Order: sequence, then structure tokens, then C-alpha cells
Amino acid sequence: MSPDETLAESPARQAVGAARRLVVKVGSSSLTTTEGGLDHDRLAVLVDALAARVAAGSQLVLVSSGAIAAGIAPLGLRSRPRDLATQQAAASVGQQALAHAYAASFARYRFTVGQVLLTADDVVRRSHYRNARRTLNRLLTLGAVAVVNENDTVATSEIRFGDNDRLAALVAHLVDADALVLLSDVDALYDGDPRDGDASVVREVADAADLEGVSAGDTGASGLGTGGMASKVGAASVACSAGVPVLLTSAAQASSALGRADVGTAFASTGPQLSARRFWLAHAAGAQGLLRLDEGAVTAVVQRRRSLLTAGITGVEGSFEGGDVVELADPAGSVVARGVVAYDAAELPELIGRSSHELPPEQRREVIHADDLVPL
Ligand SMILES: Nc1ncnc2c1ncn2[C@@H]1O[C@H](COP(=O)(O)OP(=O)(O)O)[C@@H](O)[C@H]1O
Ligand SMILES: N[C@@H](CCC(=O)OP(=O)(O)O)C(=O)O
Repeated sequence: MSPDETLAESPARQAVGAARRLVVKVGSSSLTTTEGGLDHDRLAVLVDALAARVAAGSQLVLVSSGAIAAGIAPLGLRSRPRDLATQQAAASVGQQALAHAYAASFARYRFTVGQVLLTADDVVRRSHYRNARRTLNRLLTLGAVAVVNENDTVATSEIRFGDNDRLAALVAHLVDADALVLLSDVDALYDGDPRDGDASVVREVADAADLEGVSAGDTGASGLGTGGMASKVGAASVACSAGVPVLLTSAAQASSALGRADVGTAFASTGPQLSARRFWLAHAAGAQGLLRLDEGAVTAVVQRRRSLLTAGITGVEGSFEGGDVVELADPAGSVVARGVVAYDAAELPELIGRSSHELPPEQRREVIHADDLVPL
């Protein structure tokens, strides 16, 4: 922190300053050159800032993008590839360069780095989710810095996250982080894209009302990353709903941000409104099918928080089994909730639309129990 910087005041900023367990996400554009290769100098400056926090006693999970971008120049490519196979080839070259660079850079401070490459399945399937949580917890309690990225080389286009901002928000929940810091190439959230001219900085986001009138673009400036500002704002709201406050600033200001200076945009925690299981259902789980509901069922499930019964279901789509996650749609087709279904898809067509007393006793259970339902 430089002498002319002021100390963070808001609760969200104080939480970032005091966080014992911290998730930091850094984007491709902050780690790579425009030609597509690792920028070792910028990476070292980032690690200096992170290592200072670890030396002060924080546990650190670093969600680092940059694998695809770092593989561009070594493979003789001209720009970020668009097809999945070349992206995966670039990621396989770039990820190992990234891992090596982080290990070498943290070694300057005698910190050990563990690499954790996650697929969407690891965060979306509950059994994998628990396993990923256990691995990360163990790494942190053993004193290592965990460096996380999506496992780009094996993920297919259908199951890719493709967006490390959201992955970072889910990881923050996964490890029960005290704060999430999103580092980009822009120093804060503005009410419009600062590349387009006049835009005012948004310092604090206490709730959704503070985002009214803010337009966040969905493409980055460099062409190296993926998410743009929209994905950062979305990720911040997911983390905040899990009770994790977020600070958004530039990688260039990492040292100030982690040193408690009043920089960037702070998003206050709005949660935890959901239990860990419901958070997972709402934000992480992938859906295997869809149930269409009539108006009465929508009111029962969304407003009155009741279990879903066969009588209010008008249609069944997808091939799911009991225990899978399904989406619930209102008569207009909008998804209004998600839940863990108690029946196989094949069992439902002859039961739907019928009230419980018309059904044989063994089929009088709820289709989705209220405890397994989360309105969106
Ligand atoms: N409302 C906004 N506030 C700040 N930046 C914005 C906004 N809308 C669009 N942007 C652009 O989003 C870019 C950051 O996104 P991106 O390049 O994807 O970051 P990263 O590679 O760090 O994930 C900024 O450089 C900025 O030009
Ligand atoms: N997993 C990809 C990064 C995807 C991504 O979200 O990139 P970015 O927008 O730079 O954070 C990679 O390492 O290249």
C-alpha cells in the first residue's frame, strides 16, 4: 500500500483485508503477452502480492486462467484459437508452462504449490464436489498454495465451464472462503465499458439495486480471455449469495487490494441465504431434465415453498433417474426452480396430472420434496 492510499472502510473491504481463507482469480489478459505467451514479469509481481498475504497467515486458492493464451506463441499460432481441439492443444502446452511458472515464482518465498484442474463435473456432481472440497481443504491445511484452473484439455464443449469467473465463485463456496478477489485488466467496475469513453466508477455494491443502470460488457479488451465484465459481475453475485464478499480490481493493483487499500469495487455478501446443499443445487448442479408445471404448482413451489406433487406437472422432458437434478418450468417455459427428483423419467408420464389420492399407495410420494427444491 502506498502512502497516498486510504485504508478500506466498508465491511466487504474489511472482510477481504481480514480474510484467513482467500480465493483470488486472475484472468488471461493479466498474465500473458499480446503475442500469446506467459508474461513472467507480471506473473512475478502478482506472486509477490499473493505471497505477502500467505506469509501474513492467509490460506490461498489461486484460480488462474491463461492456459490457452500461454500456449499460443509456443505452438506458433497467430491468435487465440476458436476451435475446441486447438484450444485444448494450446491449453495442454500453456497449463504446464503456467504451473511451472507459479511453482518457480512461489518457490522464491519457499511456498509450495499444488495444481488442481477441475472439470465442470467435479463441481456439478455432488459426489465429485465433496471430493474436490476434501482435496482443496487438505492442500490448504498442509500449507500449500492451491492453483486451480479448468481442466481444459479433456472437457468437451458441452460440459465446459469456459468461464473461470464462475468457477472461482463456486470454488470460493467449495472451500468456505472468507473472501474472493477477482483480478482483471480494469481497476474497477464502471457504469459502462470504460473503453467506450466516459464511465463512472462503482465503488460499492451492497445489493442488486446498486447495479441498476450498470452495463457490463461480455467481451474482454484483449481477445485473450473469455468472460468480459458481465461474467465477473455474475460471479460476484453468486459468491455474495454464498456469504463470500468480493473485491474486483486489476491485477496491477493486487498488492494494494490485498494490502487493504481502498481500491476496486467491493461487493457485499448478501448470504448465506441458502444451505450448502441448496447453493449447490442453485448454482453448480447440471440438470438432467425438465418438468413443466401448471400455475398452481408454480405458486405452491416458488411462493409457498411446498413439495412438488404429481398433480401440478403437465410435461416431462429428458432422461433422468431418481436422485438427478431437474429444472422446473412455468407455463410460459421460464425455469423457476431446480430440484432433486424422486422418480425416474420413465415412471412419470402415467402419474402426472393425477392427484395423490388417485395413485396407488407406493406412488404417493412427492415428486420433489420441499427440502430438495430451490426457487431461482
Ligand atoms: N461496466 C464495465 N466496467 C468495467 N469494465 C468493463 C465494463 N464493461 C466491459 N468492460 C470491459 O471488460 C474488460 C475485462 O474483461 P476480460 O478482458 O474478460 O477480463 P479477464 O481477462 O481479466 O477475465 C475490461 O477491460 C473492460 O474493457
Ligand atoms: N481455462 C481457460 C480460461 C478461461 C477464462 O475464463 O479466461 P479469462 O476470461 O481470462 O478468465 C484458460 O486457462 O485458458
